[in-house]
Amino acid sequence: MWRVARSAASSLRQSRRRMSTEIPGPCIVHKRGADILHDPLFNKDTGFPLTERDRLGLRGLLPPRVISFKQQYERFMDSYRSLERNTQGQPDNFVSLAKWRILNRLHDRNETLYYRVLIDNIKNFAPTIYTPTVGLVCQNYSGLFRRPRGMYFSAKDKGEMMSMIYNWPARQVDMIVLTDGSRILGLGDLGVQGIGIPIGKLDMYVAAAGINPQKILPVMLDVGTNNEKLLADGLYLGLRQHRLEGDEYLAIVDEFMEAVHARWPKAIVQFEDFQMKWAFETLERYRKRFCMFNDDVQGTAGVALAGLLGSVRAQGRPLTDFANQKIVVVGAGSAGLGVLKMALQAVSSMAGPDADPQFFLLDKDGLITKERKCIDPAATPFAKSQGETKELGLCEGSSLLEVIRKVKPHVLLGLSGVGGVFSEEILQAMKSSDSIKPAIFAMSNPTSNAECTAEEAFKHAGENIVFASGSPFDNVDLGNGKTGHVNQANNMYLFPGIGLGSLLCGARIITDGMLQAAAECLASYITDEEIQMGILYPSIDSIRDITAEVGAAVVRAAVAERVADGRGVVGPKDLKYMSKEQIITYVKDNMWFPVYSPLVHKK
Ligand SMILES: NC(=O)C1=CN([C@@H]2O[C@H](COP(=O)(O)OP(=O)(O)OC[C@H]3O[C@@H](n4cnc5c(N)ncnc54)[C@H](O)[C@@H]3O)[C@@H](O)[C@H]2O)C=CC1
Ligand SMILES: CC(=O)C(=O)O
Ligand SMILES: [Mg+2]
Repeated sequence: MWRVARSAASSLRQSRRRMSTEIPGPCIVHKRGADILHDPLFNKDTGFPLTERDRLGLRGLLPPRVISFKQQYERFMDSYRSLERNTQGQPDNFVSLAKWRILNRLHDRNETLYYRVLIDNIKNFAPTIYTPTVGLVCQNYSGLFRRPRGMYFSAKDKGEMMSMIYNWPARQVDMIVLTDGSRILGLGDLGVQGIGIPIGKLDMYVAAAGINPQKILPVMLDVGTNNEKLLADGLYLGLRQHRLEGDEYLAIVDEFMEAVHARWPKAIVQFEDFQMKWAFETLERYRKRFCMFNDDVQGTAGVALAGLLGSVRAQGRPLTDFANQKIVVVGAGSAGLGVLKMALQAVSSMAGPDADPQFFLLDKDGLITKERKCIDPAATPFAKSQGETKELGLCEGSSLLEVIRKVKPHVLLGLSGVGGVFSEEILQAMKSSDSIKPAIFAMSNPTSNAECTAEEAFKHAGENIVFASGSPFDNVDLGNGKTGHVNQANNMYLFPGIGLGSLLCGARIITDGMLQAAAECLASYITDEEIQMGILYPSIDSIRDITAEVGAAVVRAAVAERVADGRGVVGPKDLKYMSKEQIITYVKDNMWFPVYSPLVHKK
């Protein structure tokens, strides 16, 4: 035991020693001259020092003056601010796309500078590179397309993927976000245009989790689209055929997963924005074989659970009271069912086998009961029995308004993908909730698909609520110096830590225990004073710190469940004997940070 503890501590000391010199470690490049200037991973624009220009054959390819990183940074921020000024008064979508374009141009040219401005201004830039603007970008992808990013595997590539995967130029890939474009945010089937989502999610991985951008890979699995408007669009860039179904579809996903695993056996694959039937099926199919998770089912569940636990605290109740909360979930899709499944696990662990969770699930046809014909198997555990509904004066298909009036829930949580479903009448009905502080979660994205706006929630449900939305809204001025705090209940608080923790402990699979540890870590982040102010989640400004802690919690859970193989010099036994603080340090020391590293050319 002693030997192992010492070796872990010594590898930590070594990484700290590296950090303390403040000279960034070298970065090996396999190219020279103009090829470097055209590679955003290595390009420093006018920032290449003269000695490096000599070493890499860059002399004469740049204007002679060397501009520092700080000057480049300030110049970009000045341009951004002047764009903000110049677009004042223009339509929202125009401004959003203009902001996305200026950031995207930097992303395409100089990733080091791009990620530095992103990290430093994450609260300001997240709404552009992530929800809501990423949705608009996906909708307009064909028109915005200038150059590819990531990889595209299509139904036409069947039988070729094992070799195609070697077309990706990076030697190592750690983190993959994969979509088939079938349910992009609440915008439906966007086919190949959905690639914007893996790109945005991986931007968050770099910014929040410090995954090296050289080791990320956004992937689009293009199996066709059922979006007739796109199929009829001459400029649509994806396969112009309807989606593959059944075994044909699964054969494509299987082949992709095998190909990834063959080239990068330790890469983690995050499934993102798959329509419900495939979200659940692929999760069950792969979760015991590969290190993968479904963010919409599992990441969302953890973030929602952390918020739900916070809303119990906001009522001044002990956490164990979660078992008695009446929760109405609107939307029985991959996200809504994922939330209820995790909430059920939490209630069972608090109240034991006699737990009697009071969850009510609705979809587009109203309250789901056991009388429902063709009920999805994943929804069955949450369908109400005839006895339960009768007692409350409800029935199969009861409307949301009826359910709220009869149940008087503590929490109303929307994952329906439909904007405005929490109407004025429904929000007003929440005023007679049995909770002294009702919670309203309008979690659907992007902003136009939120079940209600923040302002509507505070206006119609009263000032005494706690409120969270999936996309950002400004805090609401309630008058008399009072503010209605708006939380962002978005899986961005967890997926970077789940991926990072799994990577750094060399997890073979991602277990429920690891996901629960991530959720508990997030839930414990908020102080009682913050909870009293209606704050359920920390500020996105601290997302890197949160992610380090979530990552460490995931590592510890993986070690406890013996699914961690270790990584590099840090073996599973090293991880086992590290203290909680040592694991947090280990995680932080392994987070990439954007600085200009000296480039060293190797053939
Ligand atoms: N805040 C966050 O972190 C996350 C938010 N989401 C959002 O959740 C939404 C849903 O995602 P999924 O569950 O994957 O979609 P899904 O398509 O699998 O499920 C949507 C569900 O909503 C129901 N629904 C549709 N119209 C309704 C209505 N008028 N009233 C009640 N229910 C209605 C449908 O019947 C279906 O059960 C999307 O907008 C997505 O952006 C998803 C994941 C994470
Ligand atoms: C946030 C997210 O993953 C979604 O809306 O699908
Ligand atoms: Mg998603």
